[in-house]
Amino acid sequence: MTKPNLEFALLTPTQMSIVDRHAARTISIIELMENAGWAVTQEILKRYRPCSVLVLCGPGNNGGDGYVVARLLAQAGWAVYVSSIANPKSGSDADIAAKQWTGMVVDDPESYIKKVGLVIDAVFGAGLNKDLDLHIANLLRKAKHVVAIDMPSGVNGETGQIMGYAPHAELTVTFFKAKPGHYLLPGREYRGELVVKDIGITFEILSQIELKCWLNEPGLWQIPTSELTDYKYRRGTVSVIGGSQMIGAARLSAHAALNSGAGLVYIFALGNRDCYSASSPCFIVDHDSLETALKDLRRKIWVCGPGLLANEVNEILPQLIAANVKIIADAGAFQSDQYDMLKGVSIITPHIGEFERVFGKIKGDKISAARLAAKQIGSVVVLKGADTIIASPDGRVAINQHASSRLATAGSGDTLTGIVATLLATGMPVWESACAGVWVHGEAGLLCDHSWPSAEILTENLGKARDNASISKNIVNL
Ligand SMILES: NC(=O)C1=CN([C@@H]2O[C@H](COP(=O)(O)OP(=O)(O)OC[C@H]3O[C@@H](n4cnc5c(N)ncnc54)[C@H](OP(=O)(O)O)[C@@H]3O)[C@@H](O)[C@H]2O)[C@@H](O)CC1
Ligand SMILES: [K+]
Repeated sequence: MTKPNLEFALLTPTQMSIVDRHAARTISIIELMENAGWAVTQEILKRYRPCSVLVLCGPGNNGGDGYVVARLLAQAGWAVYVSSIANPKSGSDADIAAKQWTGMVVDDPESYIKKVGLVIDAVFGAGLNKDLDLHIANLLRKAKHVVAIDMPSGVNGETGQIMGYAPHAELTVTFFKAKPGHYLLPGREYRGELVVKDIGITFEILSQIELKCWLNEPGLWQIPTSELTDYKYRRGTVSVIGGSQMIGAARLSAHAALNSGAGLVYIFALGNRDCYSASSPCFIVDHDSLETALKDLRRKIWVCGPGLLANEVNEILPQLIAANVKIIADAGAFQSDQYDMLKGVSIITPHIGEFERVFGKIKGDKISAARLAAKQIGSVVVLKGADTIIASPDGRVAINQHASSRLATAGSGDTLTGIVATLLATGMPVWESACAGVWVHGEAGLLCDHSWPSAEILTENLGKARDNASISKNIVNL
């Protein structure tokens, strides 16, 4: 495994508590809490005009941060009310912070929550461990403008699931590193603008943690750029199996491969060869047998599934697997609940429905399900959706936010297989190819000048999208 990328690493709440413990050797929790409160206050001051504020403080350190914010906003001249949803344990760091708050503590937050201009949600953060009580949920429900500390209370930081209820925050300020729950749906929809603040924890501490989860952005992987000495074989060769009846899907996949930079694109047609030949002068449509095609050592990357019937997959996929080529399996390859038949492929790209058809209903969270599936078949799993997850059999996971509803159109998945195949054909490692392909796919959608591109239009943007993936370094919060 290559050196883990620190920039885009996401930490689960459990990993964050390990970070806290290590950090506590050089900086006290009370100091971190002060820094956290200060960071939140700065972000509020940047965005809001002075107004009345109700700070809802829970019993843990999230509540502790809330007491600090209350004190600093009051010092800035704001009218601040605090409600202690539950008192901190006596002598705890949160208790120390609470004692430094000398302003108004209200016993009836219900009568303030609708009147104030802003509500600070400091009820629960990383320590949320059960569903929110009804009375807390009903209180938070009444808040109009909410700034959440670390996480909107009720959003599970690891899974993005809502535990009973969570408020829709306008702004969430988190510390050191973002958490998976900030990017996974539905949590992402609750956190509003996300700001990650440095509170004095050094990056070296990350060496104490086995990083497993990242935000999918350029820099997590690197796509080869064009070279003066490029030639078609170096750009990469992609072969697509073309179905005998549904010929559009394989063509879209092949077009996507070409337009994202493949040097050569073959279609091995199971029928309708002339239609495939006529669809682009750039495609090479096989005339020989599959056995002959597989003997060509340059043809190591195959797309199998778009537009294929179950019997076609059953016939072809085992031959590809036996030939030891790299396979991207999609669509038609997900018609059975026998995941064993996928063992030996490099990457699968199912949407949730296809995933559940093969691996069964997702019981827990999507990350765990995708990780388990990747392990079961020994392949990278791209679980497609508005928060696509790319899971490797070795446990690495990337969460993609670089996408939009522009990708929600028939044939869009076929284009993804073509992009990923091209990147794999450049020699990029498997998980990185899948991650980069997902990002480039999202970028192709975002490059459209309207919201409703067809899959064909998406393929036209792929060259530019790939260029942007090579130059883009910054995280984009969509
Ligand atoms: N990361 C950093 O570097 C720093 C992090 N900081 C901050 O610390 C926060 C994490 O603090 P934390 O561990 O004390 O957890 P927190 O979320 O405050 O709550 C735990 C308490 O809530 C309770 N409880 C939980 N769920 C409940 C429910 N549904 N309903 C009722 N009760 C529930 C739970 O009860 P228990 O299970 O113990 O009975 C426990 O008492 C983090 O989010 C960040 O804001 C900074 O201060 C410093 C630097
Ligand atoms: K919170």
